[in-house]
Amino acid sequence: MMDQTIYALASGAGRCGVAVVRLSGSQAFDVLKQLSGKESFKARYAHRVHLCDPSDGEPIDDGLALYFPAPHSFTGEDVVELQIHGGRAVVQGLLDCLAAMDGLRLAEPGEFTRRAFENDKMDLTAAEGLADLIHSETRAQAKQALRQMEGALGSLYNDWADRILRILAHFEAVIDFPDEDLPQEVEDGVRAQVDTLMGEIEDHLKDGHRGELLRDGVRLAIVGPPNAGKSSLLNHLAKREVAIVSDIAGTTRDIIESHLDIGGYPVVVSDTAGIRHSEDVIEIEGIKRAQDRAESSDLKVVMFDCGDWPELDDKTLELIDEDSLVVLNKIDKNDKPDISEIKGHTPIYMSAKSKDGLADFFKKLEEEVASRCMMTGAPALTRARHREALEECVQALVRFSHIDLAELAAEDLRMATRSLGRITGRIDVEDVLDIVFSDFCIGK
Ligand SMILES: Nc1nc2c(ncn2[C@@H]2O[C@H](COP(=O)(O)OP(=O)(O)OP(=O)(O)O)[C@@H](O)[C@H]2O)c(=O)[nH]1
Ligand SMILES: [K+]
Ligand SMILES: [Mg+2]
Repeated sequence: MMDQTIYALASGAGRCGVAVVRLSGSQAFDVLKQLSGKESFKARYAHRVHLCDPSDGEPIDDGLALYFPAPHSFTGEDVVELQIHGGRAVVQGLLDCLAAMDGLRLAEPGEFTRRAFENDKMDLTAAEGLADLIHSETRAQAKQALRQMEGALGSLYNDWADRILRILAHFEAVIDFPDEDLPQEVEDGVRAQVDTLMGEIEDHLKDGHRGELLRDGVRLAIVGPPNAGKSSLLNHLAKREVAIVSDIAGTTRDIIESHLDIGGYPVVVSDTAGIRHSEDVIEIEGIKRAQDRAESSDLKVVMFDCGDWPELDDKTLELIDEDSLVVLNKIDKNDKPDISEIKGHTPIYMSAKSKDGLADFFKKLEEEVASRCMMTGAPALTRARHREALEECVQALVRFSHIDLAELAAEDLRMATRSLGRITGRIDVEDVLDIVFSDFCIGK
């Protein structure tokens, strides 16, 4: 696989000003020479080229070519980048011409990055950061992904692995010289180091999933009785008429999802069916989905018509927990009731019609979203894959601290470093590679 030269359109599909086609592998430079009819190219320098199909001399385009000789390229192999005009026919013409050349083939999704990983250009966390950067939709997401791509997570995990390896070295010394007792202070020192390390990893794990929330989006559900104004609120949040609004109770039946950028943070908001007693099988199903979505969300907006006070719907009240914003809507047509708290929450008053209180609600919501996924000084865990491996690592360290026998203890330390090595791809990762690189698109 690796000795084949691959090519792909690296820029987005569809008509555009400039498109980039990239080649990587031992034949890349030869292909460039054939297409351009030029023999010499200065490395990492933009050259004006007239590209022609070498089989029949037909012109393809007038563009730019860059040559990155191995190993100083993205993949670590010889890489050629062709910048051509982004018309469909031009791009297809070049791709067809490349397809017809011997030994060349279209790259698999993520294959350029996979080669970069195989050639030690980046570790797995950096490759994942790159995938996230390409998929990022908000500023904060892009920032986190860039930080990860630049190695913030990788160096954190490598540093932990190196520290465990140093501790392991102490223990191997004991095993190799069983006659000499390890001085007590050395053993105490080692145990203290393991404790410190465990504390650091546990702090990293106990981050409230902020990195994962920022990567995947905070899930927000809007729930409440029919006609509370849930769909009206969704439309305000999305700044367009995503959901049907009407004065008929039970208008929304299915879940309506919308991907939003709230203050730079990604939020997946779900508008749901109004919760009430119903005999209609379809409405009953919708209400069940609403309740399930409320349960599985990171944050809920629990909304009532303030005119219903003090008879607020029981089933809706049941859904209020610490991750809830309690909203009393329709203050334009009702007297604002004076309520100090509802199940421990100070209610937010607003009108989805007159927009009174809407700005305050947005501000509060943004704070809640930001507090769940705000970036801190330390790089955050971004994937369940990392979390599982870190949990394994901590388990091994816990076993280590409860064992006396040096041989077994050393094995636990080895397992702890292996768990960390699986995250960065330092060791036995064949099985995770396909999963990691399946996240990519073709051309990356
Ligand atoms: N006066 C007033 N009317 C509102 C307000 N918010 C929504 N409405 C109206 O209340 C009715 C119901 O609004 P929706 O947004 O459809 O309510 P919903 O909670 O999605 O209702 P279901 O989907 O049936 O559960 C519509 O006629 C809205 O125009 C408000 O703040 N004040
Ligand atoms: K309605
Ligand atoms: Mg609705």
